[in-house]
Amino acid sequence: MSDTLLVMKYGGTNMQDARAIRHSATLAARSIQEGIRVVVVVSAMAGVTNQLLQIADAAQAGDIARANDEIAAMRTRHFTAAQELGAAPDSDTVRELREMHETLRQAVYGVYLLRELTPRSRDLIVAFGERLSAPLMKLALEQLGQRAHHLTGGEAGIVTDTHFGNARPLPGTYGRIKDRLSGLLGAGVTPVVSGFMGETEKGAITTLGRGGTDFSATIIGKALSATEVWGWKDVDGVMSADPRVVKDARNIDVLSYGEVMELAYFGAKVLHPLAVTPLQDSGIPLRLKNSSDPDFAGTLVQAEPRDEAGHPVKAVTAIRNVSIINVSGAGVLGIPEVIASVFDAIARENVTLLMVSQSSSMSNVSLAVQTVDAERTLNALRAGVSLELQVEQQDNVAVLAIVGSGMRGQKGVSARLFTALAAQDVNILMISQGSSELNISVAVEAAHVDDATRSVHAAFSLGTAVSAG
Ligand SMILES: Nc1ncnc2c1ncn2[C@@H]1O[C@H](COP(=O)(O)OP(=O)(O)O)[C@@H](O)[C@H]1O
Ligand SMILES: N[C@@H](CC(=O)OP(=O)(O)O)C(=O)O
Repeated sequence: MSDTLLVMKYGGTNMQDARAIRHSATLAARSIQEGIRVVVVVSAMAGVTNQLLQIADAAQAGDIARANDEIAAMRTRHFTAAQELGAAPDSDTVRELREMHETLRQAVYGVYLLRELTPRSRDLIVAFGERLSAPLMKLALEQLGQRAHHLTGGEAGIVTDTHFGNARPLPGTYGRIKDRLSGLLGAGVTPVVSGFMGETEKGAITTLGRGGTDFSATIIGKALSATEVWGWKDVDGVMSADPRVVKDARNIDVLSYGEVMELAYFGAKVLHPLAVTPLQDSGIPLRLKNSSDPDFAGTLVQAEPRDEAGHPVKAVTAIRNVSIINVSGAGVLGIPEVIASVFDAIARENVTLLMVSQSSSMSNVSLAVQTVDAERTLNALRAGVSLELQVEQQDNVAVLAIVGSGMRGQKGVSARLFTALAAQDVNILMISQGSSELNISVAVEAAHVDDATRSVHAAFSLGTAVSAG
């Protein structure tokens, strides 16, 4: 057996049905057969997390019939996958799936009886997606002749704080994961861990935020001092733009942890924004690879940026469904206590501010937030700020960002960005540049964001068409 240890993460697309799961298992088995130790981390089957959220909402609203119909449909999907993967009706896999669905049904019924959906019960319900897909992956690995054992995030040692819906690992988690998984690995058994979830010190199930299976994989990677963490995707890796929007988007060979964090934060759906944080101290590389083209190197994410001459910008991304909250009050906003109370009120609501800008006359502050957070932000400002301020909301906004370490100290980058936007007749609502100079972001009307993305992508020569020449 070699010293190499890989953590392999499979997202919803790579777990969506029996065929995808079998293929994912084949990719892991290939490495195991080479003597590499592998920890597999799985997401829910594509669409299941959203379905579970809808089930929870329906139960809270009193529509138990709809919740039960959805649970039945989900159950059929898991049983069909198990059957297609070769599980007999009396097998352990089928029994486990049946028990889990029964517990899920009871939890949902509890929400219905109480008509109350706390963040804690929502996490319990939503984590079933990952709990249900782990036995399927274990089965697929066994069918390929591998020994495997599935564990929930908590069983694998992931302990978190109590921020249900957006939990963070506690420092003790790393030692605990090592204790829980080393024995299995030493015995030649591949652990299959349910991603996205952990548990509090008291054993309540938590989730790590949407897209959190990437985060689970890197937490485990750090704990085990993995050689690399691999995120299997349905794209070649991190691309210069969302390939669904920009047809000639190109794969990026190397990115730094900082660059990939900015990209994820500014909407590149390819990775959880905090996923690389556990890797930063140790410098463990993260590789994003295409499951349809496993021999392609994909994108390597590492500590050091690799600047490409003549390419200060590496990618353009967008966050959709954004609202701008304009806070105004001539003369009032210049008072430091008033500004402090604005940010205090927002912090108490735990709202993520995507962009902030203050006019130099200090009579206006603009805040960009996700539209789902807008009402909470408005209410918090109205309740939490004592002085007379006007607060208004502008919807249908998107934030577009360009990212790349090469723009540090480089002149003319914003000029090129603004020229590309002007060429598309796009009006800029807000502008911000991070002090790290890894990104420049602008808020624009949502209707223009796709055209703006394509125009900016072309202006920085990011596409295949240009780079090939
Ligand atoms: N800059 C980008 N690079 C790569 N993929 C991107 C980018 N922006 C958005 N995406 C989208 O992210 C998707 C992959 O992420 P995700 O849906 O989380 O996969 P999974 O859930 O299967 O892991 C791709 O299908 C792609 O459409
Ligand atoms: N299933 C969770 C966690 C996750 O990471 O999923 P995916 O790997 O499919 O993005 C979600 O949808 O948020």
